[in-house]
Amino acid sequence: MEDFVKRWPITPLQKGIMTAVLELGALVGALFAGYFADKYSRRYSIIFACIIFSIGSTFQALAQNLFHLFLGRAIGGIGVGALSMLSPLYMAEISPPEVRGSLLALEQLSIVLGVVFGFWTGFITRSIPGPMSWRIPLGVQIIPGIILGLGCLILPPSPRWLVLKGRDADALKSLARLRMRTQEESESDSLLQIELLEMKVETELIQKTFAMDGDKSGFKTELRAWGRLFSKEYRDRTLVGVLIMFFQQWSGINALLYYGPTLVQSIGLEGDTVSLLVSGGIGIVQFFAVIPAIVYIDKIGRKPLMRLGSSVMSASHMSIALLVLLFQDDWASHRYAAWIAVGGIYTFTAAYGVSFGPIGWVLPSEVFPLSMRSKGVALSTASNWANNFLIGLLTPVIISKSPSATFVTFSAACFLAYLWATYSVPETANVSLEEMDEVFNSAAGKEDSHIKAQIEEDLGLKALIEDLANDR
Ligand SMILES: O[C@H]1[C@H](O)[C@@H](O)[C@H](O)[C@@H](O)[C@H]1O
Repeated sequence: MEDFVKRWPITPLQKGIMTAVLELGALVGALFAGYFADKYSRRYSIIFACIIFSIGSTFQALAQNLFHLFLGRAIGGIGVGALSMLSPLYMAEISPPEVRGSLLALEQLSIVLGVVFGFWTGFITRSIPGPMSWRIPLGVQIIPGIILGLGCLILPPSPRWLVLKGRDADALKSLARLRMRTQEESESDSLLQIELLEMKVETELIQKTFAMDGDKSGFKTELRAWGRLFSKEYRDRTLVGVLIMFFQQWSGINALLYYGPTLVQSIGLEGDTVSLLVSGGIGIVQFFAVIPAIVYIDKIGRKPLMRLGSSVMSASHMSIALLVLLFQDDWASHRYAAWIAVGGIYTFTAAYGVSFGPIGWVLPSEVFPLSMRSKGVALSTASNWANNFLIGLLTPVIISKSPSATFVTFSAACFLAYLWATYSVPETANVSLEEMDEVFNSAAGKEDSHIKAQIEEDLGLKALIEDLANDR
């Protein structure tokens, strides 16, 4: 990296801006992608986002001046932000409810795999002489972008989006492909028919409710739809989506990832390699921690994982804060204390990696009903990027004032997360996306359940279920 530092000796402020432009770009990408996802399909929006991301990465890898780098990070950020809302949205819509949590947790697996690859690529190439030391790590990001974009061409479209567009026959085809049934089987398979009808009932219900709002297109309606996220019916779900991301970020995970080396120095460890190894290790611990989450998230549920995770996270931060407070003036004669603190960082990371890491990506995409989903996921993802941005901005300031206060702040946030997970979040494991209303006790409002029963009857869902019950 010597070449980079010599070529562009940037000030701390420029460094801050360089970090921030990606997150701000991502915030914009996350907020706007929902519109495209509803209008032009989930898959095409993913492909488009991959193209934007690749353009951004190309600018970065071939940068001839600092402006190219800033621009590349901002453009790439838009792609990253869009993808971070589009992927869980699409995945939630194609997954069967029994394994939806596990499949969505794969998002986290891929994110941390990216973190690990990113970190170690930079670590390995940093000693190559010349500009390749930084052009290579900036360039390799294009590879996963291209794989994702091309891969999307062979994936089936989201059946829920097709239902939203009134393309029921195509939705059945896509559902058949996803559930590995032939076209003939899909015509007679009652379970598949029920799944499709449930999607239709949900869409009709929402459309009936929206129809009461008057005109159907245009800027005003779009605004009104965003506003609906804060209405009585959806407020609880919006809060779940926004707060899970708030707590995910304020747990301090990115403070460790971005400022790991500085933090580790604050607990008395020295030398570039040691600190790089410690912060590089954080990615690896996250990677291994997400594996049990994938296995257990649907079996034991989201809530127990979040409660266990946040309590261990809070305790780990608190013990590091205490160690820092006790030994910060004389780490040299308390090396063991410094290593216990490093152990605390890893324990925190493991607890985060099995809970708020993956669940941050699971909850937002499953709590919203179909026609509010893209906006709900967009807002939750925007909360991720906005809080991520704040962490990047504020952590160095708090560290410079007091390293122990930094850990106390994150410990307090994790404790609040524990209370929130215990008292405010409903369990969503094994609930189909269509049954989520009942979990949130919202559209189950009397009038809505009446309309819903009527639609179920009109569309033949009731009869189909009765038939199925009689056959058994
Ligand atoms: O879930 C991810 C993951 O844990 C990453 O390591 C972190 O950088 C992201 O901000 C977060 O959203």
